[in-house]
Amino acid sequence: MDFFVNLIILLITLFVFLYWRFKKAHEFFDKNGITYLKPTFLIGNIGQAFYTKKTIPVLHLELYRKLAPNKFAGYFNFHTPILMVRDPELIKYVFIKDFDHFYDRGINVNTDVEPLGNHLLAMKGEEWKNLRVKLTSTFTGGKMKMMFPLVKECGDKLTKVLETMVNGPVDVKDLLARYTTDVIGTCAFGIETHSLDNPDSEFRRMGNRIFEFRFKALLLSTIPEIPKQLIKLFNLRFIDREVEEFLMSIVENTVKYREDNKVSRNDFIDLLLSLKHQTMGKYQDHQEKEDLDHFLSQVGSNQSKKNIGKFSLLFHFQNSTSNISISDMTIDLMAAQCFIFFGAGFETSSTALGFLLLELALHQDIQDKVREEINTVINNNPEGLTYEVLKEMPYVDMVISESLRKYPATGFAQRQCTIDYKIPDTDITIPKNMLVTIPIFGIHRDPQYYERPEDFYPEHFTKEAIAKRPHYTYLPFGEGPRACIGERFAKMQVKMGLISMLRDFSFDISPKTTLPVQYQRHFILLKAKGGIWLNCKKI
Ligand code: HEM
Repeated sequence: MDFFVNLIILLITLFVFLYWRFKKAHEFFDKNGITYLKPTFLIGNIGQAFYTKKTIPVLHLELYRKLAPNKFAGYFNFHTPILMVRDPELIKYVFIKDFDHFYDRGINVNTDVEPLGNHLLAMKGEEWKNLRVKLTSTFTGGKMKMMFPLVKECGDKLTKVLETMVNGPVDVKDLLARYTTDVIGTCAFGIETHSLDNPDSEFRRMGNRIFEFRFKALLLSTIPEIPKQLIKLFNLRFIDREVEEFLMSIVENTVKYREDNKVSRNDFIDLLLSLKHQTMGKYQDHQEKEDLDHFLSQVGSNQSKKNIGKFSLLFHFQNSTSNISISDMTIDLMAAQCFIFFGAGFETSSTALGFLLLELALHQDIQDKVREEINTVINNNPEGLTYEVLKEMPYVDMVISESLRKYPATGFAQRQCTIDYKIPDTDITIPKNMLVTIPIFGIHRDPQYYERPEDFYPEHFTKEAIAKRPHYTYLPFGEGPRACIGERFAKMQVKMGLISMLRDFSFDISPKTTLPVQYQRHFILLKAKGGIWLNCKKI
């Protein structure tokens, strides 16, 4: 009886609290004259993703359109107010110029409950900054080149598996997810996952579970104020326990095997092991400088180059000495990074590749042109397909960029403001801890920036078209110091997958594919509902 009375009191308290938060958030937007979308009580504007036919990236696309033409505007994720920044100039402030107030993402994971949650994507503040500098060194061009043979091996296997599927309809999204699972498995965990050989492999099952809708994860992301004690008591977690146990034991066993047998494979786990042996705090100056130089060059590689001098955060890195205070690279910390490389790496890359093949099947002329470039470049190189050769395919780069534009897997990027922040050129100050989103999908489909936003049009990425577009309007990997760390790796595996599929095979649309594309609901990323079915023929 007592239990039920307590439960009712708890529910009433929660309801009153949420109502109060909700009212307060409304008042904030009203008081500051910020345009915002009227939310539905409790579920706000995004909560609908869980019971309507829309997925989260698509809802962000719609929000972007509804909130036009404001440079920034408000909406609600359940009761939490969020500021969407729509204007490319302001986006530069969030991603780059005022990065030292926007370096967190606002993801709350209790790492006592789920140690795998202690990964780069969710980490905060100093801990993130220090680990990011160190991990950046695992994604340099040199390290990618070392991993290239492992990726190529998976590409060869993909070609072999396709041989067995010719003349029938193939769900290329599923096949490519099996390929990227094998790639990440071999590069991040140092093991063969056999996903290409076996569609029901353990790794595929675990991979699918990472992105499944989970009520506990929803609760955690909705109510960041849940006390740690309650999180522990109800075992609220983002990551499924079975996935956690599976990945944890794989990393533990691999590390033990490598250490006992002095085996090395030039993969992520080797690189993490070398950090473990150095221990972060005792990092050598020259090594630190090398990592930092790479980090700076990566940050400065795109649009942000000319802003480098303005980041105080980067000055902080530049001025930092070998006394960086960070915990050692423990097994838990290594496993958490492997988990995020796996989770962030396989689904996003197979999404880009799957949608690209769909578009190539719909546009046979583009497919032929891509194949011709691949064959010419490889045949003209006496060593065949090498890491360097991948960089000599400008048209392949254009079609990949166009696929990432039209179908950006994540749909939006998120930051949390770490101070009371005055929005440049306004009198409006947003409060500390406010969440800010950058609507990647919306910007990518905006006719202001792209001549033919709804078409697959690789000419969006000619040198002239890129030069004409404002900066911060092409953001599939985010931007600035907290952009995707795996961009280089992703592009390598996507290119390898494309080459392995197109050299000996041609693709056209199977009637099993739903057109126009419908997106799968109850899924965090963009995914074609029912798969992407193409007819595959041997050339
Ligand atoms: C086509 C494939 C990929 C896409 C579209 C993609 C996209 C993104 C985006 C949009 C972000 C957030 C950026 C921001 O907030 O500014 C991100 C972060 C991240 N991605 Fe990727 N990603 C891809 C592949 C990969 C791969 C292959 C890996 C690892 C092997 C990876 C690891 C990460 C990590 C660790 C972060 C968090 C970085 C940090 O907070 O410092 N991603 N990715």
